[in-house]
Amino acid sequence: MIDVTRAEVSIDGVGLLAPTSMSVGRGEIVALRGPNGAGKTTALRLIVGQTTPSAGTVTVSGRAPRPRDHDFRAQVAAMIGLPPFARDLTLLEQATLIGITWGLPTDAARSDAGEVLDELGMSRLVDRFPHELSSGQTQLAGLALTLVRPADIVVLDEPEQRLDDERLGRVISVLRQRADAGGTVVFATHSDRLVADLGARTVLLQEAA
Ligand SMILES: Nc1ncnc2c1ncn2[C@@H]1O[C@H](COP(=O)(O)OP(=O)(O)OP(=O)(O)O)[C@@H](O)[C@H]1O
Repeated sequence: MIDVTRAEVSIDGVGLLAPTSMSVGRGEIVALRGPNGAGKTTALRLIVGQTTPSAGTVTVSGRAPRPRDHDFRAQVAAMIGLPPFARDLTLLEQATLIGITWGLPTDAARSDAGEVLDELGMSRLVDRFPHELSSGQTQLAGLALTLVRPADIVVLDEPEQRLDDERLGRVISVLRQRADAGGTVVFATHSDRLVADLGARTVLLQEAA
C-alpha cells in the first residue's frame, strides 16, 4: 500500500532524510522512530506528498502521492502539525463540516463528529471554540478533525504531543479501532507506550549525514 524505496531528501546539499526504505501493508500499524532530526516528519511528508524525494521513490497504492488529487486525498488523512481551525465554529461544527465536505449527509456527519469527539474524551467540549481549549485539548481537537473523515490511511506526526496518560490511552484506543477496521496507520513518535500498546512495527530512522 505504501512503498518507500531508498527515498532520501536533501535541500541545497543538506540531508533531511537519509536513504530510507519501508513497505506498509493494508491494516498495518507502523511507527517511525529515531532521534530528533532523524527525518521522521520528513518521511511522513513524503508519504502524503508534501515533499518529494531527491532520490529514490515513494508510492501509495502504486502511484506517487498526489496531494492535489481528490482520490489521493480521499485515501489519506494526515496530521503533521496542528490543522487549521475555523475560529468561529465550535468543535462539533468543524468536525461536522469536514464530514459534509467528504460527502456525508449533515445528520450522519454530525453523528460521526460527536462520536469521534466522544471517543477522544471531548464530549464536554463540543461547543467550545478553538481559542477556548487547553494545549492538550487542542491536540485532541486536531486529531478529531483528522480522524473524523473517511480514509484508508492515517498519517500522524507525534500524536502523543501534549497529552496526559488518560488522553493518550483514548488516542491509542481510537487508532486501534481504526486498524482493526482495516485502516493503515503510520505515525512518528517518541512514545514507547504508543508503540507498545498499539503493537506497532517500528521503522528506525538514522540521521542523514
Ligand atoms: N526546511 C528545511 N531546510 C533544511 N533542513 C531542514 C528543513 N526542515 C527540516 N530540516 C532538517 O531535516 C532534518 C529532519 O527533520 P525532521 O523534522 O524530519 O526530523 P524528525 O525526526 O521529525 O525530528 P523530531 O523528532 O525533532 O520531530 C533535521 O536535521 C532538520 O533540521
